[in-house]
Amino acid sequence: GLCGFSEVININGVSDVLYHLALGTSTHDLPAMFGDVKFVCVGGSSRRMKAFARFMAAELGLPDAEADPPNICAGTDRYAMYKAGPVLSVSHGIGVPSICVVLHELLKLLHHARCTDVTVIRIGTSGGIGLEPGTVVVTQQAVDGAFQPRFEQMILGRPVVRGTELDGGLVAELLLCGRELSQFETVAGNTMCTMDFYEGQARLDGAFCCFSERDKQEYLARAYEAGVRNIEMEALVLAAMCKLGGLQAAVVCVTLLDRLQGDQLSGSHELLESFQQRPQRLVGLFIRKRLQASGSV
Ligand SMILES: O=P(O)(O)O[C@H]1O[C@H](CO)[C@@H](O)[C@H]1O
Ligand SMILES: O=c1cc[nH]c(=O)[nH]1
Repeated sequence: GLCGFSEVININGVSDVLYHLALGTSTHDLPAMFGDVKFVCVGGSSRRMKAFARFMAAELGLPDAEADPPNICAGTDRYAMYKAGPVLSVSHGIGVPSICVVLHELLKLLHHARCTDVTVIRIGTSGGIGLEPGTVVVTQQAVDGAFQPRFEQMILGRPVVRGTELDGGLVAELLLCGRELSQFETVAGNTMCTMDFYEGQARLDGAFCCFSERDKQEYLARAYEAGVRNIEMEALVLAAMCKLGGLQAAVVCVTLLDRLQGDQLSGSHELLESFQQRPQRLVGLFIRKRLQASGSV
């Protein structure tokens, strides 16, 4: 099995229901369906993850690359899952609770399917700090709203703190892929993960706001000082849970706007869509190179 899994994921009894994926050990042959998975890519939107599966199928020269990939989780509309050879592409919705639930079930799925050497990568969107919109940020450290690399969760009525260290070697590898593509700016930086898109990210344009433009700018300047280059809503959990499960993990997000300049996402639909494809292209190259290096393609 995967390193550390049996200690962390304690599964009692013979059958396990992966409720939010509409999959289970007694209803599906998980080793047959998923045994070859080496990369799990996640992102908020189901359409993006379907597009990524199609893109990966073409990138890897798979025979059915032109066809619409079927949604493996069609039995539920909580999350969507697509597969392109050794690449699983899964949506996680918005925010910490949503990604937390799907990661529990994905890590159990990988365990049941007896997968080994799996790398988990989030391909997401974010708000940048002091970066040209469209810049791709590879996360060095996932930090909370106080710029600390810690994920705190209430368990049994007590706050449990978990570390969020990411693999430095993987960051370097991904940066190299960005450089090799050289289609857009790719930088390394800390990623701040918040529990909200509006007040939690120092936006003035939510339904409520209890601070001034000046307070906002001061906070974002402090974030920049602490090495934060982008803000999103899932990096902390992804880092913490993959670390606990002994899986390599990375976060690659495009910045849709510069938060020093504003709060509203007023770019055209086409522009924002094209920005979303940047992490996909970078991670696509990374996966192809990894598979080539291991002689799989
Ligand atoms: O585009 P995704 O991957 O959802 O990522 C970002 O976008 C959402 C907010 O708009 C949050 O989930 C945030 O993390
Ligand atoms: O500003 C942004 C943009 C995308 N996603 C976020 O979480 N924040």
